[in-house]
Amino acid sequence: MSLFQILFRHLKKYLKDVCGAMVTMTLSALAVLYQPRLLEAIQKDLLKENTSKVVSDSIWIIGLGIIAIVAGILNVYFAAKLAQGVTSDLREEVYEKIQSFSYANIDTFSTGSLTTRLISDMNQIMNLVMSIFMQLVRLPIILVGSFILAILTIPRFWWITLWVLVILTVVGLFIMKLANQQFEQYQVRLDKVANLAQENLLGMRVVKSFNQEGEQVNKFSAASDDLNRLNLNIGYLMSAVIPAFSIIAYIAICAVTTMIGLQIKLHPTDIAVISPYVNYILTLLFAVWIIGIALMNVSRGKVSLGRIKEVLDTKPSIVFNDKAPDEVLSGDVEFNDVSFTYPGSTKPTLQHISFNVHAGEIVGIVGATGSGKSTLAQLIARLYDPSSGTIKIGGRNLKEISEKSLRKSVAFVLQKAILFSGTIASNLRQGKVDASKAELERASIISQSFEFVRNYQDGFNHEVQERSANFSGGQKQRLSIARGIISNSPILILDDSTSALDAESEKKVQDALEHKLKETTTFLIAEKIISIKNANRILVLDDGKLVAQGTHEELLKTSDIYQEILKTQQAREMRGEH
Ligand SMILES: Nc1ncnc2c1ncn2[C@@H]1O[C@H](COP(=O)(O)OP(=O)(O)OP(=O)(O)O)[C@@H](O)[C@H]1O
Repeated sequence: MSLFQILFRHLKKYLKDVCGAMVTMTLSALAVLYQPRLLEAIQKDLLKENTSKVVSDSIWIIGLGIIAIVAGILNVYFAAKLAQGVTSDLREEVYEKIQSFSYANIDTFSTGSLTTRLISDMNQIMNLVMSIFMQLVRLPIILVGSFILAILTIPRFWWITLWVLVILTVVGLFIMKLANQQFEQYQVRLDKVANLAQENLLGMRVVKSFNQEGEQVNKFSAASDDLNRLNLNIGYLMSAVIPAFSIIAYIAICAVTTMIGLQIKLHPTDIAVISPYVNYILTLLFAVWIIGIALMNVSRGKVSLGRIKEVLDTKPSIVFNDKAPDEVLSGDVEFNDVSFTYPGSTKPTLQHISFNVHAGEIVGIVGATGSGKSTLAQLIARLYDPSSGTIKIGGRNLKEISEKSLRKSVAFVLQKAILFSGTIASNLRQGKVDASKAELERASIISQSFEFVRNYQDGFNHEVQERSANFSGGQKQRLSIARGIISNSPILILDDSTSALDAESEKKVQDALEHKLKETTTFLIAEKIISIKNANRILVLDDGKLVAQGTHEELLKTSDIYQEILKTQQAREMRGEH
């Protein structure tokens, strides 16, 4: 798919508006070009004292003026409608594509870059579409028309008109080259300011608690000043264009009028062509200038289209078997010699992991920070595919099952609790769309969130604000667990999801999971051994390797690493550290 195909595929829907834009562009261009001809005719008639012709031509001039204005307004209407429509359709297409991305795809682009592509690049594309439908037909007509008509107005000075066009084009191209370099820089500096603002606002609490406001303001000011300086330079450059162009045009106009003046006795009617000639030269100047701007928009838009194409051309690195039935699988989980390396990384994060878990087991996963616990959990939910080895759930290879089947069978509660703006109920129902009130209550009782939900006057209809700012860390974790539980999946993964809970609440959640979700295979990832002590089986990870597995008691006897982790944690506990 070529760059512009990406855009024009979306135009099919708006054929009427495309026609409207084309017709109004042509009309307004012709009206602009014909007015000086009428002016010339009026002046010639005045010289011949043909008053009735003067009146009818004047009415024509006013008529043409009205046509130009109406066509111009309608053209902006059609172009804006097309620009908004096409960009919004393209944005939705890109957004849908991103939804199909695996974690690995998102890692490759980075979320920041995907956000910029959806917002800033789309704005550039909108400008491009607007430019196309305001100028594509209009400018060539005006440029060629004003050039030919300027020559026809006073044919013996054709060479001056040609020189004007050549010099304007050369100066225009030179300025465009300078401006393009500045615009590229502008995008880079704008990204920097946006990233700093985003980082700072998201981490506002940290900034405030470490008294870093001054430091952050300085960093932001430096980046903003940088952007401002460049903006000023672009402004200076742009403000020099019109005077530079005008000088060229006025030199030509002076040359022509002087030469006409010198030969006025020979050609007395030439007095009538001065004003239309000036008009055509100024129109030519205007056309070259707008073509320059339009070309800049095209080159900026092309960069953005390229960035969008990159997203659209990316194949999701995880492809599901859509032909497989959408069934809920059993809770057995099997890892067979699984190794995994993150995209772009050289060191494997998991190496030769094999284990076999039966439905209904509670499995604890422990290990030092960075040992690969979350990565292992993410492989079960097929957020990444293993680099080698196979993973089966319910006896079926993950690569052979459909996405719906996988999502119905595995519920994943992430390490970082994320709620979406809406209500508590709408968040919990992301786990099960048609969950009844009783199901909401059951899930929130198990996750120990019912206590505080019950205290809200509007209960489950209580509002979740943007970035869930009206909930504490512990509340968010409890609601995230409830969302995982409500789906009733045979496999539930809690990735360090109780870290913000006090010891008593954590114990209550675990007891509830053990007694109320007996059929569910539950993976509990925890930093502290005490949190998973009662698991039916504990997997011990060390630097990406599964170094031991068994119950707490078994591991105390058989695994040195497990004993070491426990001792370190107990010592820390004694020192009162967390
Ligand atoms: N998206 C990623 N891209 C590249 N490397 C990653 C990515 N996510 C994690 N890693 C690396 O993989 C290793 C294992 O990370 P993982 O999050 O699985 O560890 P963990 O045992 O869960 O740690 P913690 O207890 O601190 O959460 C770490 O060295 C980490 O830097």
